Amino acid sequence: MSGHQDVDAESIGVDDIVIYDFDDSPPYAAPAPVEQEKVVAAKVESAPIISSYNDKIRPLLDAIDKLRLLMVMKEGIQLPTIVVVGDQSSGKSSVLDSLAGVNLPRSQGICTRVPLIIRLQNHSSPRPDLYLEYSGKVVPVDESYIATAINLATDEVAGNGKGISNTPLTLVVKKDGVPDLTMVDLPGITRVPVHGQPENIYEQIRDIIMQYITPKESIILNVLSASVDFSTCESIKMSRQVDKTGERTLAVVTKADKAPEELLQKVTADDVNIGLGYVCVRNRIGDESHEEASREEARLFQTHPHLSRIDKSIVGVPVLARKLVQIQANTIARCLPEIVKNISEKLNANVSELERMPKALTSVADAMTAFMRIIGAVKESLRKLLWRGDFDEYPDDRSKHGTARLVEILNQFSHELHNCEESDPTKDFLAEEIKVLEDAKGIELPNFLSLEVFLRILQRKVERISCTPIKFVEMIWDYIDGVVMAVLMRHSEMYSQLKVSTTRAGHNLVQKMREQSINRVEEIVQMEKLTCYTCNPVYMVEWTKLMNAQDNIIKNVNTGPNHMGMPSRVTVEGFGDIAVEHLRHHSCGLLQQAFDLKMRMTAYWKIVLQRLVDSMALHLQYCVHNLVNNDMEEIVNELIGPDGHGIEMMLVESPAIAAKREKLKKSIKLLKESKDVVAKVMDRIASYGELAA
Ligand SMILES: Nc1nc2c(ncn2[C@@H]2O[C@H](COP(=O)(O)OP(=O)(O)OP(=O)(O)O)[C@@H](O)[C@H]2O)c(=O)[nH]1
Repeated sequence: MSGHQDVDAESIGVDDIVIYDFDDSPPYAAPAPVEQEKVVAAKVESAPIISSYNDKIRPLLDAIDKLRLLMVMKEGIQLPTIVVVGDQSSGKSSVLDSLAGVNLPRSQGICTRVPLIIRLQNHSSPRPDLYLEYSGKVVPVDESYIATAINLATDEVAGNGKGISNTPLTLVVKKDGVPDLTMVDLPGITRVPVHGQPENIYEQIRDIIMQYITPKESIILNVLSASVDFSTCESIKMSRQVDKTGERTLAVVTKADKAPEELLQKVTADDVNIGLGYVCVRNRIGDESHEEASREEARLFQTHPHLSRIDKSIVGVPVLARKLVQIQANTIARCLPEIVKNISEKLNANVSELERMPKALTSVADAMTAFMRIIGAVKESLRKLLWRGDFDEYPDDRSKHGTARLVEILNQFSHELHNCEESDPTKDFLAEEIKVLEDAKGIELPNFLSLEVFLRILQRKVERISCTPIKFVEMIWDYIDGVVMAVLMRHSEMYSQLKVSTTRAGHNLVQKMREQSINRVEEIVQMEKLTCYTCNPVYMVEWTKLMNAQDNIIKNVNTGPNHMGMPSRVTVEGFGDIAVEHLRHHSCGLLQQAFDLKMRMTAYWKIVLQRLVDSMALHLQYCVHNLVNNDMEEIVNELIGPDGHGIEMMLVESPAIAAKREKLKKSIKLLKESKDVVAKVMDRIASYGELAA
């Protein structure tokens, strides 16, 4: 058979398991029916499915079962589990019934409606001990009424009718001769809802099955009816989704008696890639006793012309039991070290998370201390983000890297300011200057350039860019507001009342600073309109350089009444190829003055723009400095209030935080108990780890 992993019984110490041995009969030659029945019956009576179980693996299985009972899986810790899946009525419950040797509910319709955890434990007492655990109850069950008890418990958990539920029931069967196994039986997969079932029954069942079979710790016991084409089984499709290579899937082929002809070929071909191999069984039918069913199964595989040809190592419930025990032992040994590690890690993480949570505040003094600590932490975070450029608290969130983002905004401001120049400089060259000069004509010396004229043009230019600094100062404060809010929220997260008030107070503070800032920037803009002044020598250097072009342009424009053959465009450095036709009818003196005025303005405007960017940068730094060092105190004043009572609101803890603290405490308790459970079997884990390797 291809792809099967036959587990070596010796290696896991299950050498005392007794299984039927059919090999002393000649293959395919059936003994006389009566005689053969006697032989098999004798063996069955003298040997339970597994006569005893190795003492070493049992404590490990008990530890896993205790962890399961503690619901450690809720903490995201997966346990090795044999999960029984199959299409509806494929015979899942019947397989478990055969393994457990007790009567479980079996039917032709939907039967298993909730996950049923079956814990089989071999015990030496002749009296079986059976009980059901569900909804926090432990209900002893009489062997002859198990089916009824399970059905009643299912109704209680999943409601009457045919609906399903994900709340598990646990059936504990302590009985002489049963294999020590824990398995989960899941509802059978059905595509078409029967009367009384919800329309999405398939999706519901699929979700439950996927939840159980997805963890790599799960062993999938895929129950397939011999009478169907395995590759069309829904359960095969599902298990292949999570276990592509089939390395954790074992197939049990039921109803061998119903479709014996093709069975050998089907399990040999292994079309569906079952890594752990196949076991063919014939379960109890109708009212047969377990003994009768065992005898009948043994007789069938011994004598049937087709079934007797199947290798004896893959037929019969006892073989299935032995394989499962071995697989379970190996899986537990393989997974336990990881489980121990996961429990420890989860426990440590939860303990440190609980320690990081704030203590519940019980007095005003406590609240005051906590509040001042929060404000101190907020100031320090803001200092790092907006002043020092230290981003260790938000390494991956670039939006909070304040110093870098502020420079970006400033650069953008500078770029926009330098590029929001009025229309094309090559058109209407000197037109504005000429118009202002003509308007300002007075009885005075002709070549006298008045300050008034210069200021009039300057004011127009400043007016045109005056929105840009305001727009950017708004942008900067929007950004600062975002950072301040984020930092305040992070530090006051644990105190819901405080969070609301501090963010409100923080927002008010930023709003106040924003208004002051806008006033200041408006002042800066107004100052530029009022006076023209610079001590920067670059102004004179620049103006002198620009004036070098004056003679050339005047010569090319002002040529007397005959302009024939003169160029219509003249190149002026810094402005490009300018059109000059419109200048020809102006006097030379006016043109000279206009040119001088434009060059003065050009040289000066560069100084103005630089000064605006520089002042904005200095002003911004000044505001940030005040915010992170002094102004945050205003939040303290606003929150404490004039009478000093505002702080009391901190004593009211957020329900979410209280719930989180409770949840962490519960989880820590559970993980500590789980740790104790595994601590008791630690020495065995080491030795089994070596065996499993
Ligand atoms: N002849 C024969 N019938 C079987 C065998 N195994 C199961 N059955 C019958 O098949 C029917 C369905 O079996 P169940 O064990 O209830 O199937 P199931 O997969 O648990 O069903 P659901 O949980 O409802 O999906 C029952 O009538 C069983 O008696 C078998 O090996 N041979």
